[in-house]
Amino acid sequence: MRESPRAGPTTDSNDDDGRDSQASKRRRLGTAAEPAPETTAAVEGVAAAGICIGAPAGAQDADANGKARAGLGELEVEARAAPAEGGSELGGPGAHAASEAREDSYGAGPDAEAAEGGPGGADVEAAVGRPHPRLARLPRVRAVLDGVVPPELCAELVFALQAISTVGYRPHVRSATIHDVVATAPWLLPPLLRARAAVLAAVEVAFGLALELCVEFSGLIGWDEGASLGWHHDANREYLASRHLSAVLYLNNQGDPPGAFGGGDFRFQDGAEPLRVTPRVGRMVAYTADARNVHCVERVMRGERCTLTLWFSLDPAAAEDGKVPGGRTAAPEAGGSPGVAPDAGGSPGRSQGVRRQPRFGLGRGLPDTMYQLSPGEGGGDLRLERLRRLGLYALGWAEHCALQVELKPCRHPASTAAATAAVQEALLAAQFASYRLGVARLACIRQLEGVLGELRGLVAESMQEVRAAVPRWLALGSLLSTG
Ligand SMILES: O=C(O)CCC(=O)C(=O)O
Ligand SMILES: [Fe+2]
Repeated sequence: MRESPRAGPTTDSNDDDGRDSQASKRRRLGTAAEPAPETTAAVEGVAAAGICIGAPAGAQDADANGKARAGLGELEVEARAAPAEGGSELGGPGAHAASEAREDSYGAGPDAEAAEGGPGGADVEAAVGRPHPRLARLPRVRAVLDGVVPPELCAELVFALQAISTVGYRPHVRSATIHDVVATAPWLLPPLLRARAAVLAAVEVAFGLALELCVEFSGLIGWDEGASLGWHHDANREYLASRHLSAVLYLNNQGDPPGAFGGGDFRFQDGAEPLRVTPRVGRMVAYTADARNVHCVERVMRGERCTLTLWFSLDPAAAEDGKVPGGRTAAPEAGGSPGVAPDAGGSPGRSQGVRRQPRFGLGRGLPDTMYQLSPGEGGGDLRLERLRRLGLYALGWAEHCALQVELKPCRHPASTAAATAAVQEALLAAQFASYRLGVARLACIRQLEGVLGELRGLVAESMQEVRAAVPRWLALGSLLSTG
């Protein structure tokens, strides 16, 4: 069943592996409003980075790879979606991909959406993809900016993604929406809120929409080897109509350095340059979500491509922050049974609640199914994979436990269940420890950097004093020797 636009960001695909139903269980939680000073800092950061916004169409600025990264302007692109693979309609965290990308599918084929027809009939179809009136006459409909957030913050977000992501809305994609963060690891919210504020500020400046936008969706997305997204625009369904602008912030580099990934270029199908955006740390591509910006993501060939993906709306009612069902401290709704989360609110058909994991002081958690990798992705529990990626010693121990339970089930089913629950508890505890370790490590690095900076400052000051004093000492010396 189609969920309403309020129901969540991951309600889209009819992926044949059935994970759509898991994803659709996600609740719309919310976040605290981000502090204003950070927004200001972000705007300053954008200005300081000297990045190319507002360049006329055709004007370009070459980056280190010699690739154009400016070029903004209006364009008219007909939505030409490739036929959906396996009959699936959309992909992407926002229910927007027209098809699973295939090497041969870029830019070809009939409009799959139009061909499918929608519940709303011809009028709705005609409206889908049309720009919002406020955005119809923008001087530009896309922007690529560098330095939108500093690399350290990107690293923190990569860490958060690796620590808490659930299986994604399409194969080889993992995600952690802001609601997942609130529910499972609220201590990781601050970096996410900082980055969200910076991207919002950058988009508002780039499109001349200061204070007009609200964030409709924000989520960390991990694109593993094999992930891709076919040609689509981001508001290609009636229920996505409140998504007016899109922004993708790249959190790690494509290329050679360790930890980098291969492939995964973002491409616009047509229109103003640049048509290809190579992911770099802190680089953001932003564009109107309508059919003027048909785009795709090329297949990730190796490694893990990490993004912070956001949609913005001109309609304040669409704000993701408005969908907080009470936060992790909320009491269950009247009549709710233990272990059953209160209704996410907003949309019909969601009142039955979703079974949560037991609490270990980790927030209410998310359903186990959201961590179940499909057979095509190797199967198993994504939480184990995460621990591996985080490089924690706990991994060996946890894996060992899991293996024990799997290989030597106790005779009594209840004992097996208890053992499994104990392993899960241990995993969660290890996971919790991993967050804390990672966060503490980053905090230490930051503090050390701060101390180093101060020391440098002190040394520089002392040197200045010494330099200033030298002539006096010399003068004194000559006085003494002559006297
Ligand atoms: O990750 C990207 O570069 C773009 C993703 C995208 O198009 C989407 O999520 O709709
Ligand atoms: Fe997209």
